[in-house]
Amino acid sequence: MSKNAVRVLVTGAAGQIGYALVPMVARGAMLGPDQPVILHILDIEPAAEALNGVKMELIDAAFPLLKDVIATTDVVEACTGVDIAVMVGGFPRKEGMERKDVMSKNVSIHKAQASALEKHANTDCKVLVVANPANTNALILKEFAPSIPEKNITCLTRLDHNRALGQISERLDIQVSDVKNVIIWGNHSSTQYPDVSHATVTSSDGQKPARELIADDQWLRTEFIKTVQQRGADIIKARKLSSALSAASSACDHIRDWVLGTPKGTWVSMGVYSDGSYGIPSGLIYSFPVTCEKGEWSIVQGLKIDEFSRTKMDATANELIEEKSLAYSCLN
Ligand SMILES: NC(=O)c1ccc[n+]([C@@H]2O[C@H](COP(=O)([O-])OP(=O)(O)OC[C@H]3O[C@@H](n4cnc5c(N)ncnc54)[C@H](O)[C@@H]3O)[C@@H](O)[C@H]2O)c1
Ligand SMILES: O=C(O)C[C@H](O)C(=O)O
Repeated sequence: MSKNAVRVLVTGAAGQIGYALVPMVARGAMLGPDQPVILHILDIEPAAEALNGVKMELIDAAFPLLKDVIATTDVVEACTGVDIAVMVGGFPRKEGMERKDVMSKNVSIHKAQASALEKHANTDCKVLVVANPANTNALILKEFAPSIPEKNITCLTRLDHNRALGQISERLDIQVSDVKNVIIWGNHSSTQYPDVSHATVTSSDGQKPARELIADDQWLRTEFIKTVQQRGADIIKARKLSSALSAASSACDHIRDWVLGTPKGTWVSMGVYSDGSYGIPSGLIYSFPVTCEKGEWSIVQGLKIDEFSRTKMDATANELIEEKSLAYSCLN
């Protein structure tokens, strides 16, 4: 017997990421090849015609798993009955801007959409915030939707995690699928800390620490970190648009692992509400290493943190504290 369809909301669906993301969801890249889906796609009135064009293309692609498409500019209709909400709607930064420069427009959107989700989404709806500044938008969404369990509100740092895997595989000239357990700590911003201290590489002689194989701590502590931190800006410079296919693909990875579980022995990075683990203040949405099972994430505990890592983890936490107060000042 076929499964019941899962309702997936994508906000900002007429935009760059939305256009890349919705066919991935409809093909099963997010929830699996045997999971039917109903897409709820939301955008604002000026983009209504383009949104309808996206709906037309979804119909034309005849995806077997896609059971219906609800395309709307009404946030209540968009949120009604959804099981998964991917919040992409907002404004991207342009060349030369930091992600927090789009704060005032984007936090207001998340405040407004929080109540619609709280009132109309399914009670166990899982929320992934993609729009920037992603951690702080997710925090605002959480604070203005107090009845949504805090465990259900997350933000995307999987793109940074995947970027870190990609950089290591390029450096060692190996398959990216042979690298695992990098960590992105903190903010999806230029203060994030991509950490390879616990990453491993699978080879014909078993698993080895990535750090040992790279054998260049200087590179790992400087160029590697900077490349991952600045990758979003470098893509904007090259494309004159922010990353879209990699962001969409990483959003699918994030939800897939959250819902279906992380492979044994593997963790991923997710922006989640801090419970004070690793001395990170609670009250922030901070990226941690997590494993997922039965639809729940848990922060990986007990990793050894050296002094270099500690300083970097605290610096990105401090930026999130500043962003939080900036966000509230924008909402007043
Ligand atoms: N977290 C990440 O890893 C990551 C990666 C890439 C991009 N981003 C962010 O994702 C966001 C979207 O990027 P994009 O390239 O798709 O931008 P885009 O401008 O192409 O698309 C954004 C869409 O959101 C719509 N929108 C604006 N306000 C809305 C609202 N109130 N409700 C619903 N829709 C609304 C716009 O009309 C537009 O169609 C940006 O904030 C970008 O910075 C985050
Ligand atoms: O960097 C940006 O502004 C877009 C996105 O957050 C990214 O990391 O590619």
